[in-house]
Amino acid sequence: MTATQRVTVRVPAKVNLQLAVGPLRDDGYHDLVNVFHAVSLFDEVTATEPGAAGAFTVRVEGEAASQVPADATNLAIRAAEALAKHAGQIGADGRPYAVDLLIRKAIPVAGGMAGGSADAAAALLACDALWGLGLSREELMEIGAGIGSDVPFALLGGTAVGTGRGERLTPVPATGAFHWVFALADGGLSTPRVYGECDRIRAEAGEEVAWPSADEALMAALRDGDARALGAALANDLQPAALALRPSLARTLDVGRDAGALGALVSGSGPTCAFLAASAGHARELSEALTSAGVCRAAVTADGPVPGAEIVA
Ligand SMILES: C[C@@](CO)(OP(=O)(O)O)[C@H](O)COP(=O)(O)OP(=O)(O)OC[C@H]1O[C@@H](n2ccc(N)nc2=O)[C@H](O)[C@@H]1O
Ligand SMILES: Nc1ncnc2c1ncn2[C@@H]1O[C@H](COP(=O)(O)OP(=O)(O)O)[C@@H](O)[C@H]1O
Repeated sequence: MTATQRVTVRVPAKVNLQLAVGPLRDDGYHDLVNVFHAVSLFDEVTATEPGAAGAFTVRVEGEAASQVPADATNLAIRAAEALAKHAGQIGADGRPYAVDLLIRKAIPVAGGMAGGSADAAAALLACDALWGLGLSREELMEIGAGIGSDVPFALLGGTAVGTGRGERLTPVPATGAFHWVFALADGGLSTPRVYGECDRIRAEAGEEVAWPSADEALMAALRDGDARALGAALANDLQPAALALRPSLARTLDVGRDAGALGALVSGSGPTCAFLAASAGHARELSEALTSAGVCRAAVTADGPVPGAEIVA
């Protein structure tokens, strides 16, 4: 297999159409039914041969670049290092695997849209090509699951149900395109903190935590391409926790609902809020309503489902 010198991968953000959170496991994770849906809001990751042998470096560009670590804790670097380890650290040319990564960030940081996981997935695909490894997407997904629960989905894309921590994926048949608006918030929410708050709220309520299961009405809505039914079925068990930590999101959701959204929910661990629209034009109207009400930093429109990480150059 021939290696290339520069590879660019485009990778989508996700929204969770259903996030059913089961009991807390002994390993600190929760068993989930996580219905992922990839949307047309993309980061780009370019992998290049670095100057220094054996080095793993990263640079981040974009409005939110200062919120992303540019060191070994960056999820894209962690993914590249995990791939190098999997491949035995030394390439066919006798030199240790190394890479310089450039992330062009458009997915909100700590926004509940899995931007860090997306960059990790993109880094796996880009380094696989740069180093000429030729691993299958399934092998990359398995390595990705060791970096974060949401990484495998960023490689798969489309619409899929995640079980376990969210890393065991089954594609869901979906018809047509859905039109979304995302209300971006100032600042992020920490995923572990939101899960912790969810546990706290449940313990306080003395709630018996049910084993999570996929919502049949949601699956039928996806199969039929029925946006109205999908809007009614959207559900996120982390939403009460995200609202407790960021009470202002309740008003953001209300403004979108009042403006006629078919469905409104916090995306994953938040604080991004997602609104389902009836058409692309309706999405633009919703976006304007959210912006003019001053309930978000910015509102962006996107469509789903879209494919997972793809090499574009
Ligand atoms: C909530 C979700 C919904 O898709 O994503 P975001 O909305 O944050 O993007 C995911 O479950 C986040 O997945 P990801 O961000 O990959 O999490 P990981 O790095 O695997 O785990 C970070 C921390 O989140 C908590 N965690 C994560 C997954 C899970 N099934 N149960 C958990 O309790 C644990 O505290 C864990 O230490
Ligand atoms: N490449 C990356 N992009 C974004 N965040 C990253 C990245 N690498 C590490 N992080 C860290 O991961 C945290 C969660 O990021 P992100 O994946 O954007 O959020 P979420 O889990 O809410 O979807 C950030 O606060 C940041 O410190």
